[in-house]
Amino acid sequence: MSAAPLPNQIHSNPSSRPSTGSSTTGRSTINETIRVIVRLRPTLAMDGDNLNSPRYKSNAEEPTSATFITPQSMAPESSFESNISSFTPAGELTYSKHYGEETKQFKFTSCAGPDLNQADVYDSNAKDIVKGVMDGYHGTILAYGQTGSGKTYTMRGEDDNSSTKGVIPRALEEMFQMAESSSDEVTFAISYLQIYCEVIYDMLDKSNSHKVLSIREKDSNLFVENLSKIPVHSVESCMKLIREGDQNRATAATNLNAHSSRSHAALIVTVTRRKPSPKAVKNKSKATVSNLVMVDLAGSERVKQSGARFQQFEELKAINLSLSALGNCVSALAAQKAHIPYRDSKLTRLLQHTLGGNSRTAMIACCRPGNDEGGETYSTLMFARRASTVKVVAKVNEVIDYEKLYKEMQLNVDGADDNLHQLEMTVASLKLELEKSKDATAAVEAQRNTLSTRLEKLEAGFKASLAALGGEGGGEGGDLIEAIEGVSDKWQDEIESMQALHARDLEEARAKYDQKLKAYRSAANSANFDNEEVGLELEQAREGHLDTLKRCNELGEKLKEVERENGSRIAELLDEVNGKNLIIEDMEISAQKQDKLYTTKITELVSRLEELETNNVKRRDDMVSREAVLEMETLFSETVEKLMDRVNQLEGKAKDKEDEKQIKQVGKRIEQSRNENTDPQAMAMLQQMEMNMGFGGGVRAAPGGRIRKARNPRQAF
Ligand SMILES: Nc1ncnc2c1ncn2[C@@H]1O[C@H](COP(=O)(O)OP(=O)(O)OP(=O)(O)O)[C@@H](O)[C@H]1O
Repeated sequence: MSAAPLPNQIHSNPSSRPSTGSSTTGRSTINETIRVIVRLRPTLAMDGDNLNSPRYKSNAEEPTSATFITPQSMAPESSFESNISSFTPAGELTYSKHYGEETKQFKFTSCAGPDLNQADVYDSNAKDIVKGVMDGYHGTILAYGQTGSGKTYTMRGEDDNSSTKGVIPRALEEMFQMAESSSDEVTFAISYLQIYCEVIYDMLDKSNSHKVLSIREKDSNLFVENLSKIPVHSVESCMKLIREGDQNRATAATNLNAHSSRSHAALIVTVTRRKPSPKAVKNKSKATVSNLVMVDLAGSERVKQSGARFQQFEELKAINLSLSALGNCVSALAAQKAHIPYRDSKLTRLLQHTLGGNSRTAMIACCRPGNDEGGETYSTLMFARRASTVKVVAKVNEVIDYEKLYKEMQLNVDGADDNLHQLEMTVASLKLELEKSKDATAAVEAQRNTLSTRLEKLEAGFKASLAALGGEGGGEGGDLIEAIEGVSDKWQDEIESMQALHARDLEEARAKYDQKLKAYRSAANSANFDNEEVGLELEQAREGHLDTLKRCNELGEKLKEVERENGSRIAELLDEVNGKNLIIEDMEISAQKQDKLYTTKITELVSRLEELETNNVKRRDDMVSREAVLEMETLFSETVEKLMDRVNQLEGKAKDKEDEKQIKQVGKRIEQSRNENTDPQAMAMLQQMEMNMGFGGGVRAAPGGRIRKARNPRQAF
């Protein structure tokens, strides 16, 4: 059955090959880790500016064993800064940052570059999982990666094209082929769902009612309540249903992908496999029931890059939230933590048994080439690396085939009934024959009695005739009588021998019939016994079902009770919420009042500010610019210096009146020049100079920077 290896077949990492447990009982357990295949798609026109990004090509010397980026693309002058720089089909991968200055090594189950086609990707990992499902193991195949990295292409591809069709059509083909060549009775059914904005929808719901589905748990098994499960008999009918379901899938055009999936889609194929065992009642009929879950996840993307707005923004938020919940679960599983937060999102809850549970899992981590995608590629690789360490323990899912068991028991009961009926008919016909033979014996006896009577009468007649002829036993008459008596004795002997013969025949017939009756009775008894046994088994099965039903009813009652409690708690909470709403309303009213108050205050403050600004502008207009002040300072100091010299000269000659007059004039000029100056700094300097010169404080700065004259400037002199 295994397909011939392709020329550039990727070989799986042997270290993660399953180690099978004991199979002496016919059951096997597989311990392995999640298999991870990294797929790097080719550079496409949709990558726009990134067309100049690194091109990947096979190593010319060893085209089937290694794939490398062209060495030139690692050169700093190329546009490549950070992304996958090299990888091999055996799973060794190097991620380089900053034009190859920093590198990080990864090891996965396998890697697929742009050279590898859809068949290679399927054969490398998915095929094994699919075969396992046919042997009774649950299996999961997930496509993970940023938007536009090729997840939908990998899972679905182009259905009608034999070389570009994806994992899903290939898996279905493989399963139907295996079923056809098996001697077992294999049946298939499919379900198809999507998780859009944290809500689960049935994609095969013919009524198109878009009803919201919930995940439920029963006997530690998770299932999606009311999800359609449609029996399928061929790949074509399956693909037709999937295509119809796809019409219901949420997609949209984003900056990064013209047909971007806005939801996570999961196809669940249920395989039931029964061994042909016609008389299996005593051995209990068994069947394997396994699921293959194939998931096309929605792509992660940055809000800014995607250009998402409004509804798309909400979708993106839900996608990123569930993917980060998936990342958290994988991290917790990889770290073997006690608590795994499966309940954080619908996606993780749905995949609870897949991740680290009873399911063999393969993850295809899809990456986009291109310089701008380095960051996203890196987080995909880190996620994939964590996933590759998660352990799973898968076992064959064998169940008691109640349906078959019931049918077989019914057949047995029907057979026993038929046998009993047959025996009853035989007994009735035997009874009839016995009655008939009894009648025949009675008829023979009646005949014999009639004959005896007639003989007795004849004998008596003869005896009377003889007596009339000549007395007892004398002469010829005596001879005649003797002769007649001889005849009579002969008759009597014959009659007796006939009677003995008849009695023997009768005895023999009775013995024969008794024997037959005994045989039929014992057959009837054993049939009855068988019947009772089958009835007992049926009764036990019925009691088992009744028990389950009873438990279901009890659980149902409990559920109702919980619902009632929840209902009253919800009512209480609603009351509380209503009360709080009233408080909030009050608070809102007072907040509105406060708002008004603040608005008035703010308006006042704004007008005050404007006023101040106007004043400020006026003041600024009134003020002399710094340059002018400096110029004036220089002028002042020069003038003052000159005046100081002059005053000094005059002080020496101040004894005569003329000199005194001159001093006064100089004082007046100083006073005058002081009055003309409006700059506080300049005035302060002048004041200081006057002090130094011993003139005292004739001037002072007025509030607001204006210079005011001293009340009596003369006092300065
Ligand atoms: N290996 C490949 N070879 C050729 N074309 C590819 C390959 N992988 C992806 N593509 C093309 O790239 C485009 C984006 O791929 P696809 O829609 O599968 O991405 P996606 O990861 O599912 O995106 P999203 O998360 O947005 O739904 C499609 O046009 C697809 O045909």
